[in-house]
Amino acid sequence: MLHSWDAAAVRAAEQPLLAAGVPLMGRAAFALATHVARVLRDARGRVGGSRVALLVGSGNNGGDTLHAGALLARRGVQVTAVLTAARTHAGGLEALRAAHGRVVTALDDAAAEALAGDLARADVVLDGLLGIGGRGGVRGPGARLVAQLAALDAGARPLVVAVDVPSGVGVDDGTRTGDVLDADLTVTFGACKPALLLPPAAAAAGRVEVVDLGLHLTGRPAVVRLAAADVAGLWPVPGRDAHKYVRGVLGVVAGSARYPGAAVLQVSGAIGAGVGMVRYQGAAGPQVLAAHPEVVVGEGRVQAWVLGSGVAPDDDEQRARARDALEHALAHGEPAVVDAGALDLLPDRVPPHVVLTPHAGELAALLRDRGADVTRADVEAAPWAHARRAHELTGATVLLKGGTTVVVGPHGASYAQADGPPWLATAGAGDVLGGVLGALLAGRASQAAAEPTLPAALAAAAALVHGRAAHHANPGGPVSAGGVAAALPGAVAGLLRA
Ligand SMILES: NC(=O)C1=CN([C@@H]2O[C@H](COP(=O)(O)OP(=O)(O)OC[C@H]3O[C@@H](n4cnc5c(N)ncnc54)[C@H](OP(=O)(O)O)[C@@H]3O)[C@@H](O)[C@H]2O)[C@@H](O)CC1
Ligand SMILES: [K+]
Repeated sequence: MLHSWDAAAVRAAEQPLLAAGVPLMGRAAFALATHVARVLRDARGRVGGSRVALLVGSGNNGGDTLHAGALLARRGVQVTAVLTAARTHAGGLEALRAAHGRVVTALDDAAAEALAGDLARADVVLDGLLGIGGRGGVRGPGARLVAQLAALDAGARPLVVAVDVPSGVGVDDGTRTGDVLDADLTVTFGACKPALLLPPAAAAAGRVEVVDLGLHLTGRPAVVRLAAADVAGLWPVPGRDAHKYVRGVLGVVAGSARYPGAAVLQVSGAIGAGVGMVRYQGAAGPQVLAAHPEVVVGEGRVQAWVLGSGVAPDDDEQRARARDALEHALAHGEPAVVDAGALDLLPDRVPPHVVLTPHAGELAALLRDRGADVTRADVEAAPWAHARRAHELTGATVLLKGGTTVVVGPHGASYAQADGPPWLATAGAGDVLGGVLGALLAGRASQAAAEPTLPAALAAAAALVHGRAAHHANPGGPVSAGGVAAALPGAVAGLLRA
């Protein structure tokens, strides 16, 4: 499990150590230089004689960068620091000069322009313009340098190591403004930051290395990412004397005569994730049974529900079934996944064991229905903020689907999962995910209804397993939603052994 902490929490945790004279910047710079040396050795086969350029901003982020540059210069690296502000961390600058690093300034656009060639020829560029003190996108000459580097072809671009965070991202909310230099590696200090987990900023971070500075962080982290090893503790694994009803029966109200595939895929997801039994309601019964003869078609007792996938707005019959099922779930405290065609059936407030699974467009529509002036693009620019808004307005746990899936529940529970390959953006994958989550909620129904933050953890686990199954389905290549469902049992088995 990877915890991230916002800038204020990190600063508060740094205070007592700084007051005690702990050399935090020295530790950060040493770790940074060590990582950069490793990058150079991996990429160029050597450290000494290679070229490193430092983009240096006005704050301590620039200070870290200069100190690391000094350590690298002492190992024979040709280091050039590009100062982008009138003010520069004095100790860092002195250390670099003492180590015979080269220092140039780019205080206006023309000077920045003149340095573009130098930067492009570096083996590694360290992005030390802004850290946790940054406000908005990079401004001034630094912005020009970032734009020049960002415009280079991937093959001609030096490797980029972001210092603490890629400069210009919204450290606490994962937004990005203006040009951000996409990093191959981010070396972050003291704790992971939300921007390194949340879309869209996290895409700029590359691989993330967290350097332990000995900070004592308390309270709830801002955003969490589950790791493979966390799944076993959340998964409903049957005991030796379990039978199908104890293991959880999932009611599925999905699909239609026109869209039978959504029902088939959702049921595949639930069965692949190990649900005890599925009861299906809807016009796609024959197709569901043809694919999964073990399904029972019709009404009956269930422990949890999945509602709305592949249900068209004009399908009155199936919408009525979904509405009845939702009312039943709410009246009896049964967890429910509410997807696509059932999202507009929600009452004003629901408990957190109701889990909404919209994509960005559906989340925007849900917020608009509740009076917010929000477009799909707004949601994509700030997914976490909008998922939180939807949770605040409805009370539901919200799983916002995307390349990185964001989950928000009560009491500040937030997760960001980026487990699947980009190939997973394929028709029907969301239906499979709904089935996986339904299986988890059915298997842990009473706990999910009693522990307000458990549904969010289960939703994050469902996203992780779904993503893993996509890797299993066809490592490195295209996948179909059905292929992902078929790979689920193997993915779950692997994770339960982890
Ligand atoms: N605390 C510690 O002990 C440790 C801290 N550590 C390191 O310190 C970093 C935080 O340092 P920091 O607080 O100095 O802030 P930082 O991000 O370097 O720069 C802020 C400066 O940039 C400016 N500025 C702001 N926005 C801007 C924009 N959009 N475009 C352009 N300029 C902008 C703003 O100036 P202003 O505009 O306000 O005049 C301000 O002066 C942290 O990320 C980590 O790397 C580690 O060494 C571990 C120990
Ligand atoms: K940075």
